[in-house]
Amino acid sequence: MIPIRRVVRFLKTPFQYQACLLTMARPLTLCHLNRWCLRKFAVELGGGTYPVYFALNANPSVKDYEDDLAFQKLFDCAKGYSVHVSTGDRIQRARLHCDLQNTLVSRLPKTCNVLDLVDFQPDVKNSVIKGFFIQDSKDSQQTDRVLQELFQRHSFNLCTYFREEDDKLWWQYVWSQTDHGEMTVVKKNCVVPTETPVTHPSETNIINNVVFYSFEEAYNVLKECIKIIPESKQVLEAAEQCLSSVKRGTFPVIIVEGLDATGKTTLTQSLSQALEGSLLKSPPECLSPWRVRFDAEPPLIRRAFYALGNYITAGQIATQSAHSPVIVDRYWHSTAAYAIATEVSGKAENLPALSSDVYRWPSDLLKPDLVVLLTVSPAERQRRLQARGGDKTKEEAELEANQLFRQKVEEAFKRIEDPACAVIDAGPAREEVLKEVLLLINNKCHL
Ligand SMILES: Nc1ncnc2c1ncn2[C@@H]1O[C@H](COP(=O)(O)OP(=O)(O)O)[C@@H](O)[C@H]1O
Ligand SMILES: Nc1ccn([C@@H]2O[C@H](COP(=O)(O)OP(=O)(O)O)[C@@H](O)[C@H]2O)c(=O)n1
Repeated sequence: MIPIRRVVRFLKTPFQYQACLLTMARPLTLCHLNRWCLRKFAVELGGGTYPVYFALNANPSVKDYEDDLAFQKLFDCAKGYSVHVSTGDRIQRARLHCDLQNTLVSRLPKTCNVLDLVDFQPDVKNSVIKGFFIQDSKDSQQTDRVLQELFQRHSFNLCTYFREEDDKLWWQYVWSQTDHGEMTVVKKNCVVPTETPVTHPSETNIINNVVFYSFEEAYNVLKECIKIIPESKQVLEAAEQCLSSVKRGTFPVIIVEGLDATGKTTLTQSLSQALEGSLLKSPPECLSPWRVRFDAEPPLIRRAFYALGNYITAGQIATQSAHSPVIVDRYWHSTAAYAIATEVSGKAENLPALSSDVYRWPSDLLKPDLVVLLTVSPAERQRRLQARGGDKTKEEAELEANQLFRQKVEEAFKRIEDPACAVIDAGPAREEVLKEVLLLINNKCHL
């Protein structure tokens, strides 16, 4: 039986509680609970520079906590909460996760600090569940109210974290709802620090959740979206057409990649003139009407949209390469590098190791002959951005603000294999950059 006395003291009334049998709790939560004790938790502390890991332990000792400053920092608050979406449907889960974040940020009192959390079973594929850890520096009833409301309206898992005054151990209480809509604690475990896993948990989440390695994987995501995003149908139709495309021709296919404002548009235009080639881009023009719509969606859906864009561009490359060289502004490297960099928190060192499967090329996607990665110093990039002016997309604005993110994107570009990028310093004058890339093309491609 759960020691309800502690829970009552912790929650101080806004939650209704009831000592009830597990069988009365929501089946969804129950099924989740079966393997609950095997799960580990990673919370992004320190502005996302390092995760703090904790696990559950039925027989802890106070010694487990000693000297673990990061762990102490995480639980150094009046109350702790964790919440994540628990619905089985991946589209709904992805969208509810975004809604949850917006709600937490907008409705929780200022005493709360909302941190990214993932819980996972080490080395178990698809076991990553994303959520949030909330540190409340005060014993705020508003926090309880907001979370209780959320919990009762949606499929969320809610845990509270508590330490008694005379106790040195921290406890996690897992909440569920009875058939009568009352909230009840169904499990209680001690939380203890745990070692950093060899593989960053987000790495296991990348494959076919934010980076897609086949047409079918990306296609299926948008197919599952048709009811909630009707525009998906048109995107799917455009993608289906590219399947019947001709085999690629013999002219070289050159991709130009790089961060925003590194000079891709400038270079691709001058290259296509110099080589009398066709100029293409990914995402292709035909997807432009729906880009803003999909940019507003969570990563699962947004990345699947861009992945399908690459297959449509591949169809166009195949046709054009029968007549002339083809120059392409962004392609799969962009889709993968931005997705990987967004998914992995903190520094570039947290990126999956060079040998990781996340960097492999999709076996069914047309391969280019050369991928050129343009790099410029942060200061020069900033100067070019300012000189260019114009509207910034949300991601561009984030990119500008976030030096760490930029480093991760560029590093992810460089780690993608087969074909790997040829890195070109795009800092010199336009003509110099063009000359250098033409030289590279002459060396690497048959013209
Ligand atoms: N080699 C270069 N030297 C100086 N300015 C450049 C160079 N290449 C591009 N620019 C300028 O920098 C800005 C960004 O270039 P652009 O080609 O639009 O980048 P991207 O397509 O990568 O976003 C533009 O105003 C462009 O005229
Ligand atoms: N092939 C592509 C192209 C863009 N993208 C996404 O679109 C964003 C950049 O597109 P953009 O149109 O702003 O690029 P530029 O205008 O800077 O060339 C990236 O941040 C990626 O998230 C992608 O995923 N795959």
